[in-house]
Amino acid sequence: MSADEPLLSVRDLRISFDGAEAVRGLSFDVHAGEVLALAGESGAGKSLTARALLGLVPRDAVVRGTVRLRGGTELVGAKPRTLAALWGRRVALVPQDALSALSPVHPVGDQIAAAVRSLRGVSRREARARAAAALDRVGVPAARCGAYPHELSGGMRQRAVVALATAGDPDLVVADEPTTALDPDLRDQVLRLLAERQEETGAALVLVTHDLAAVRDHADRVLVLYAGRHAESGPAAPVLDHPRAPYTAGLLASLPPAAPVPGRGRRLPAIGGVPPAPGEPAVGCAFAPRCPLAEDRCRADVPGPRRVGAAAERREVSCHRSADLPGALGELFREAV
Ligand SMILES: Nc1ncnc2c1ncn2[C@@H]1O[C@H](COP(=O)(O)OP(=O)(O)OP(=O)(O)O)[C@@H](O)[C@H]1O
Repeated sequence: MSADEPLLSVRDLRISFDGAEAVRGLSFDVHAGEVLALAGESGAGKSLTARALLGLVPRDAVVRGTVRLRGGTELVGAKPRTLAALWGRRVALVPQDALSALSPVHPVGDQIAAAVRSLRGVSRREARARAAAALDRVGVPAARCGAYPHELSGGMRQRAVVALATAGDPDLVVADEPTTALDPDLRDQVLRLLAERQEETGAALVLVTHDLAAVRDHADRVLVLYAGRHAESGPAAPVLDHPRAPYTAGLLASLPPAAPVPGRGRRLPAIGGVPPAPGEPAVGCAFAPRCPLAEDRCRADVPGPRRVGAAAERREVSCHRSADLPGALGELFREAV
C-alpha cells in the first residue's frame, strides 16, 4: 500500500431505479486528510453518490461500478455484516437532520457513550468520560451531556451528531447537507467544526452541498455533478475562481453578489431550463440544451472527463468546448435588468 494510495476509489459508479439511471458513471478518488465537496443542483446525484461511499443506498437502487476503501474492501454489493463492521470505525455519516441521527429517548451523552463502548470495547465509565470529551471537543459543555436531543438547540444537536459520527475516529466522514436545517450564522460554525475535526484526526471529509460559498470556505477539492455525471473537478479555489465547465460558471453566476452594488439592479442570474430527469436518454452532453456554447458535437457525444492543467492538480473538465472557452465564462449566464 503506497502512501499516496487514495483512501477511497470510486470507478464508473452507476445508480439506477427501475432502469432509470440517476448516477451515470462517476469516477473519483478521495485522499486521506482532504475535504471533498460534491456540488450541483438539486437532483444532480450528490446524496446518492455520497451515501454509496458508505454502502447506504436505497433498497430499491441498483448499484454498479466499484467503491473501494484503502485496503481493498469493496462497498458495492457488500454484505450487511461487512458494512456494519465499517460504520463508525472506518466510515461515518453526518446527516442533514440531526433528529434523525439521534434517539429521542436517551440523553446525548449516553448515546455517544454507547457508541464509544461498542466501537472501542471500553468500560462504561471510560466510555462516559470519552463521550464527555468528544462533546467538549465539539463545543457541547459537560453540563449538557445529560440533555435529551429535544432539549438542545439545533446547532448544539448538530454538534452532538458530529461528536457521535466521529467518536470512533473514522477514516472518512460523509456530511450530507449537514447545515441545511440551521440558521445561516450556525451553518458556518458547524462546517468549520467538521473541517477542524477532520484536520485533527486526519480523516477525509466528503461534504454534500449546493452552497458554493461553503465550498469556497471549507473544501480543498470540489466535484461538480450535473445530471448524475461529472461536470468539473479539481482544487476548490481554482475551479471556483476560474471554472472551465460552462455548467460550473452558470452555477457560480447564480450566486447572489457578496455585496449589492447601489443603483445597479441585477436580477439574480440563473441558468435557464431544468436538468434532465433520471433515465432521460443520454445522447450528447446533458447540459447542452441549457448551454450557451453548445454546438453540434455537444448534442451528439457525451463528453468524458479530460485533464486540464498540471497532473498534480488532478483537475478535470467534462466539456467538448473546454479548450476554446471564452475568457469571461460567467458573463454568458449573467443578465442585467
Ligand atoms: N429512492 C429513490 N427512488 C427513485 N429515485 C430516486 C430515489 N432517490 C433518489 N432518486 C432520484 O435520483 C436523483 C438524484 O437524487 P439525489 O438525492 O442524489 O440528488 P441531490 O443532488 O442530492 O439533490 P438534492 O440537493 O435535492 O438533495 C433524483 O432525481 C432523485 O429523484
